Amino acid sequence: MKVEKVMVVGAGQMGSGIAQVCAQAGYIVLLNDLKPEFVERGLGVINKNLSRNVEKGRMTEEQKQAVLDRITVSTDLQDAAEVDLVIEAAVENLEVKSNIFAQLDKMAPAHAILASNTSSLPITEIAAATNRPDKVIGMHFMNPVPVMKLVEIIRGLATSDEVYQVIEDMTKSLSKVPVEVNDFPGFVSNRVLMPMINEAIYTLYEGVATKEAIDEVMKLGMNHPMGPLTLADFIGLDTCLYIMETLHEGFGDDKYRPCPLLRKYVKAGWLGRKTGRGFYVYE
Ligand SMILES: CC(=O)CC(=O)SCCNC(=O)CCNC(=O)[C@H](O)C(C)(C)COP(=O)(O)OP(=O)(O)OC[C@H]1O[C@@H](n2cnc3c(N)ncnc32)[C@H](O)[C@@H]1OP(=O)(O)O
Ligand SMILES: NC(=O)C1=CN([C@@H]2O[C@H](COP(=O)(O)OP(=O)(O)OC[C@H]3O[C@@H](n4cnc5c(N)ncnc54)[C@H](O)[C@@H]3O)[C@@H](O)[C@H]2O)C=CC1
Repeated sequence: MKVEKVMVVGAGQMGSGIAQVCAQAGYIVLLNDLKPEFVERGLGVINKNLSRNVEKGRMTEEQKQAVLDRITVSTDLQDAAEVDLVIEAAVENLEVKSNIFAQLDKMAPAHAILASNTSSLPITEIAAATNRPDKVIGMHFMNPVPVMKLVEIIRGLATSDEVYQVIEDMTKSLSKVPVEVNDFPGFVSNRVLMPMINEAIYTLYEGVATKEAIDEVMKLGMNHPMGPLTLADFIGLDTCLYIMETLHEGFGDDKYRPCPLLRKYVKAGWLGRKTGRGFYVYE
């Protein structure tokens, strides 16, 4: 099967990045969100990223326009009727994702593959919302998508070898590096990363050090490009909390309990960079 048309559901940080790299690789892209203004916001980010590429001499103005011309706006999942692949990047919530997949299963052609960019949720359970579990797969991009090389590819219990191969090839066509992972909470990336971030939040909560000091220790001491609290703000504190809850519930082990400070920030609407305030304040 050849993938030509891709629908990206959710035009937030991840969805806009995924749409951008797909369009840059020559795919026809439908970028979907609940409201036109959400898709427009995503398109604005793509436009800005592409303009930076033009300024840096990595692409011409014509090439930028050609990439933008390959992206169409959508606010209706029925638009999945003509696509070969859907990559879902809506919020990290099993009910929301299962609902989207159940709808996509009805709208998308029988041959279409339904992929989720979930950070931690069970692909097997998302697949169970459809009548095509063999064609459901995890395609976990990293943030910021245009920069990060990795895509974790997660096989659900029923994912077919053929579908895995199509997605692996497609990932390579985006100049990304696929890594195969089995379906367990948080996969590999967030099983390892998120407890570190949560522990950094605990060190702040317990007054071990200031937020700046915690970040500085990990940046200068471990050569991490961003300190864990800056990274949490970058990922989105809501997403961090959802991932910790998935690990906590999925393994039933209290070592994954989310820090109360993380919960408090999310309840306050301090979700990090995307809302202008998290552990730090953004312009
Ligand atoms: C939660 C999950 O499920 C999984 C995840 O994604 S976890 C998060 C994984 N991501 C990380 O860990 C990111 C860690 N941080 C980094 O790697 C770096 O800080 C960074 C790449 C984000 C920025 O790098 P930096 O050197 O600090 O800053 P900067 O020089 O401004 O940017 C480097 C390049 O990235 C680009 N860039 C930075 N942010 C970008 C964004 N949001 N979108 C597109 N491009 C971006 C810049 O344009 C720049 O490109 P050029 O040099 O080619 O022009
Ligand atoms: N933020 C990160 O660093 C990473 C996030 N992810 C995953 O990607 C997904 C999206 O995360 P972000 O882009 O950060 O979130 P975000 O909050 O920036 O964007 C989510 C978007 O989904 C839209 N949405 C919600 N329900 C929808 C629906 N029913 N139909 C269509 N659109 C809908 C929202 O309007 C919003 O624009 C989550 O599953 C997250 O776990 C994966 C890798 C990294």
